[in-house]
Amino acid sequence: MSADVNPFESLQSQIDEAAAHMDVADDVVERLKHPERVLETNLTVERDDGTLERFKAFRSQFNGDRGPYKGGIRYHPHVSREEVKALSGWMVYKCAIVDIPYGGGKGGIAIDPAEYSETELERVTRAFAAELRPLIGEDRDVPAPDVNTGQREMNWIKDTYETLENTTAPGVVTGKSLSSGGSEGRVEATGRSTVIAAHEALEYLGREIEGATVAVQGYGNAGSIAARLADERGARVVAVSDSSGGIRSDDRLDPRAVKSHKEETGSVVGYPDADSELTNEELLTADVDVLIPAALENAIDGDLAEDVEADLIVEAANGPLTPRADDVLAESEVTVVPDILANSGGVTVSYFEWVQNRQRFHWSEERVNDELETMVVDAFDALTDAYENHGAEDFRTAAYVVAVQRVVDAYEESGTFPGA
Ligand SMILES: NC(=O)C1=CN([C@@H]2O[C@H](COP(=O)(O)OP(=O)(O)OC[C@H]3O[C@@H](n4cnc5c(N)ncnc54)[C@H](O)[C@@H]3O)[C@@H](O)[C@H]2O)C=CC1
Ligand SMILES: O=C(O)CCC(=O)C(=O)O
Repeated sequence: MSADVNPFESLQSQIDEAAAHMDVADDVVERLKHPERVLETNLTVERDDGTLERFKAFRSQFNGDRGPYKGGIRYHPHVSREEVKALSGWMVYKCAIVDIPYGGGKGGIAIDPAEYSETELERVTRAFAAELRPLIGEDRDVPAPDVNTGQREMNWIKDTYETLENTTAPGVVTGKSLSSGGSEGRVEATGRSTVIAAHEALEYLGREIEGATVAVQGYGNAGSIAARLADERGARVVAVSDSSGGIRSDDRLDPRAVKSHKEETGSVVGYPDADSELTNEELLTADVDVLIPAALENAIDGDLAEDVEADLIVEAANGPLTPRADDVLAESEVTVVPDILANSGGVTVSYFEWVQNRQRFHWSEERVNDELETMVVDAFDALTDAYENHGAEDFRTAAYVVAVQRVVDAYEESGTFPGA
């Protein structure tokens, strides 16, 4: 794990790599590498004991050429301006590769939620929602869950916004609980697209998901569900980890039982049916067919990449590989399905949620999952088409060639506003 690689610079170099294979003017590319605006704010919130505490919070609106800014809100002690800028940029290209009508945004609060009570977290969330209120809206900027946030936080944001605006606007935020206007399938969507992407990539490589061995780093929303759905498609999940460490089985871990163990104890570590424990580094270099990083950025840097044994990496997390890791893995012929495609299920089902909210209509889980599968498979086909026909040297560059072109088209077709 490399803490000194700036994820925003990684994003910029990914855009440059793609642009090198495209016919786009340098000044247009430059515009695609910087956020349109970033809110940086201090939330002062009362603790349960009556004292006040200050939290730094951010929302980056990276690019709105294709529609409202869209992207999650993260609660983590390491949230920073640079991280939020990178994450918001990745959202732009993620929405473009799956061709949903959104731009990209991302937000976060520098907080370790494990240190606060539920009532404190509600006050922090509502304080942030009040700061965000002038910037967000169903057609302006639509937040969603990310690391350490979920339905509960989204419900609070929706309620704060609707109360302050004196309206009903369920589509102001996605990832809500079902009774607050959420969609079937949203909780599973990120893990689901990860497994669809793994399936497609293995097939492209002439292999099958059935019987493939899988290691998953990070056992939260994205990782635990990817593990379960991979298992349901016949893969063998043999190693998983979280921030406390990892576990391995010589045969097969039962992803549902591991999840129950984590819910009961707080970690996957100590799961009774594991054969051994392993460190996160050992997990990332395990000899498996498929590696799914599903934790945070920069999990695999250039040095660690030298030791990766997997044949295929499917990025459930955003930005888990540094640019140097990408180069090393390309040299070793490890195939990487990039985050902007692999984890696009989350925002795609967020889009379905938003559509349902706007129509005041509810889709079945079957419909959500079918439409998601179609969109991820179509995006994968667009990626492989660019890979085969644009000289892109890896899947990430191919995905960016498709996505950047779609953003450029929207920008150029909109013409120039007088005075701009
Ligand atoms: N939740 C969503 O809908 C989406 C999430 N993502 C991305 O997926 C990744 C994970 O997000 P979620 O699953 O939502 O978060 P989460 O908060 O539900 O889970 C994160 C997991 O990562 C583990 N973790 C943290 N640091 C770790 C480390 N150094 N080594 C191993 N494990 C570590 C945590 O223990 C936890 O199990 C993030 O990169 C996020 O941006 C991407 C698209 C959508
Ligand atoms: O569901 C969404 O709008 C965005 C989820 C997200 O933050 C992501 O894809 O990284």
